[in-house]
Order: sequence, then structure tokens, then C-alpha cells
Amino acid sequence: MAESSVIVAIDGPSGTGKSSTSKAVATRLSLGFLDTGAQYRAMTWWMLANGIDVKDPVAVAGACDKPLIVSGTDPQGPTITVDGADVSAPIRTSEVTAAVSAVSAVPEVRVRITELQRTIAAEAPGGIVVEGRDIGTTVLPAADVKVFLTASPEVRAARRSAELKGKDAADVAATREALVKRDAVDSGRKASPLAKADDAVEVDTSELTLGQVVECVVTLVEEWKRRAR
Ligand SMILES: Nc1ncnc2c1ncn2[C@@H]1O[C@H](COP(=O)(O)OP(=O)(O)O)[C@@H](O)[C@H]1O
Ligand SMILES: Nc1ccn([C@@H]2O[C@H](COP(=O)(O)OP(=O)(O)O)[C@@H](O)[C@H]2O)c(=O)n1
Repeated sequence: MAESSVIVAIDGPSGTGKSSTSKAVATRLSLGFLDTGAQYRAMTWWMLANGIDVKDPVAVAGACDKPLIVSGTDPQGPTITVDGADVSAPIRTSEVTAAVSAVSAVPEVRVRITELQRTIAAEAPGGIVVEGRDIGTTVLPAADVKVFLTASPEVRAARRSAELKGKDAADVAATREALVKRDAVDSGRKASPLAKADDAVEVDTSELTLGQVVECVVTLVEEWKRRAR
């Protein structure tokens, strides 16, 4: 990897701004971008499309090496395909959102997707921003810069429901409930739960604009680059 290459891990619960921040930081610094949640969503979409009982961890484990999941890492046009088909829209439905925590708690699923993520990060020319739940703790524990984003459930639900408006009609209260439930499953699972790495910088984005969060992460990366020189 080139000398100036940098690996940035951004973790946190839903609606804290991981994807928006990571895309903007990657664009600013000419880095790749990987949305690991999209990979778990793609796996979940495939399970549902193929009639696998997502509540049965044995069935999920037995099938999880079948779909070929490919992520494109251009931050200005990230892509995700399953067996060659573009699944960027269907992976965002409420059906997939409701099932994804169960599928992603299955250890065999995590092993397979973690391997994919490590390969993508290792092959990224110039470096990459990888966002998810367990990047700083498990997937890339040696990442150069680690950030853990948080925000209050109220703020996160308001952001999410504004985003979903018109598409998948859900009010703020229902969105908040679904979000808190998913956080609990993601944080409580045995296999690499949602957690802040000890050496991650925690940023509460509740009162910050997206621009301020981006600025904060860019500063952390620039500081790291200065130290690494
Ligand atoms: N700091 C912020 N202030 C206001 N809105 C934000 C902020 N960060 C993200 N958003 C908005 O909140 C929504 C969820 O952000 P997203 O980046 O998808 O979060 P995550 O990837 O953590 O789930 C998006 O509509 C995004 O534009
Ligand atoms: N590194 C990751 C990323 C996502 N996930 C799982 O994938 C789900 C969807 O992630 P996401 O980032 O698309 O979720 P949103 O924050 O966009 O709602 C999470 O709720 C987790 O169950 C995970 O287990 N590990």
C-alpha cells in the first residue's frame, strides 16, 4: 500500500450519520468508501428472496456462502450487487430492515462478510473509509483513524423518518421504536456486537450539522497523516 494510504473506521448505531459522513470524507480525501451495512442488507435481501427462514440461524448459516455480493467503493457512486443484479434499492425496504439484525447476528454470515470487507480494504488504492458497527473493534482493529458516532434516539428517528417520507411511510415514533429495537439486537449479539473500540474518538452528532461532523473527521485524518509522516 502507498505510504500515504489511510484506513478510517466509522462505527455507530443507525441514523448517527455514518454513511453521509463517510461518503463526504472519502470524497474530500480521495479515498474509497465501503458501507458494510449494505452488505448485511444484501445478504438479508437474498435470504428473503430465496425463501430462507431468517429466524432460523442454522438455515441462514447453511445458505450464506451462496450469494455473490460485490460492493463498488466510489464514494460518489457506491454500488452493491448480488449475483450481478443491482440491489441498491430493494435492500432499503422495511422488510429487509426488520430482518437484517437477525441475519447479521449469525456468526457464519459475519465470518463471510468480514472476509470480504478485509479484502476490499486491503485492495483500496490510497485507502478507504469503512463504516458499520464492528469495524474498529473486529473487522479492521488496526485502522489508522477510528470514530464512533452517536446521537440521541429522538434525533436519529427524526433524521430517518424525514428520509423515508413518501417512500415507506413511517412516523417518527414508529421509526424510533424500530431503531431502538435494532440497536438492542445489534449491541446484544455475541458475534462482534455494535461497540465503540477503546481507541475510537466518540462524536455526538445530535447538535452538529453534517458539515461539522465531516470537518471533525477530516481533521482527525489530517492529524494522523501529520503524525505518520
Ligand atoms: N449531522 C447531521 N445533521 C443532520 N442530518 C444528518 C446529519 N448526519 C446525517 N444526517 C441525515 O440523517 C440521515 C441518516 O444519515 P446516515 O448517514 O444514513 O446515517 P447512518 O449511516 O448512521 O445510518 C440522512 O438523511 C442524513 O442526510
Ligand atoms: N458492520 C456492520 C454493519 C451493519 N450491520 C448490520 O446491518 C444492519 C444494517 O446496517 P445499516 O448501516 O445499513 O443500517 P442503517 O444505519 O443505515 O439503518 C445493522 O442494523 C446491523 O444489524 C452489522 O451487523 N455490522
